Amino acid sequence: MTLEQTASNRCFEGEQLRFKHQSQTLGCEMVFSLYLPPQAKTQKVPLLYWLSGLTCTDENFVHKAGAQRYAAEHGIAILCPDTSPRGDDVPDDAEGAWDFGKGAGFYVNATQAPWSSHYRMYDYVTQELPEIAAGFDSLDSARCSISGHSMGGHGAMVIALRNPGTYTSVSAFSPIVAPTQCPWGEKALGNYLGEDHSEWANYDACALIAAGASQLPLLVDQGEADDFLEEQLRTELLEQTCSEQGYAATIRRQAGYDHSYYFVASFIGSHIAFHAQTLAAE
Ligand SMILES: N[C@@H](CCC(=O)N[C@@H](CS)C(=O)NCC(=O)O)C(=O)O
Repeated sequence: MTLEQTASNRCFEGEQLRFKHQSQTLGCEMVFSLYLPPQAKTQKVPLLYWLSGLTCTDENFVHKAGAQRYAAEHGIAILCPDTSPRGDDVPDDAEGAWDFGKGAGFYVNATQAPWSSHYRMYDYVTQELPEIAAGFDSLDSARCSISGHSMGGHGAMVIALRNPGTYTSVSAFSPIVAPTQCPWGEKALGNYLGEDHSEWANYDACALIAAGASQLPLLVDQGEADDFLEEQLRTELLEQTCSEQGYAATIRRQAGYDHSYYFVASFIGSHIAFHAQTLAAE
């Protein structure tokens, strides 16, 4: 597997890097970003995976969240993948909608044609990226946590809940907590997975917790002025499921904040501190 470094910028005494590679899992060329904190020059550092939301590439978080300051402070690397397979050979939503297809891989392994040949973001994040991360001498890649925003918050929670022992902690901003019960999720899961709803439950954080997923430290922040909260994100379903199951999550509703990266930027320091604490306690 060959990685080509396409960018390097000094940032808070560390390095903001960008790479491209041919993904075996997705069958196309992919790009990802990696922040290495200054500590990585002299020791192996733990890794936070960041999964972004609808319409994003690997760069939205890198440019807008201001996470590098906190990653440098705590000595944590951050790996940000793209949100779907890319390229002219990859099928996209027929009407060019932004909530399905390219930029909207939903972190699932599609089973339905024509999506199944490329849309395998679950395997990409849980298998191919960890193999790539293991190749960096400066990363202690087995010591890792995962976080994300919106569709990426859904992806982070599902991936952490389905892989007990792999991720030390999980956090999410404005996550789609129950894609089986909202229009974005119904459209994506219906197309990628078909009409067998039993398969859908494997990609629904609330359904996984309700089915007895094992506990790991879970932090969620949700803006109360988020236009997507009521119809798409449905935080109340996560609150209800965690309460019914005795799942010890911290779910914070933040007054006045919307769905944007201004919200992510406002609380990313707190999320990185949360992950740093659990990673250090390992
Ligand atoms: N394009 C959509 C908005 C999609 C959206 O809000 N995407 C979020 C994730 S769900 C995002 O992070 N957008 C990129 C950005 O803000 O940089 C619209 O016009 O309403």
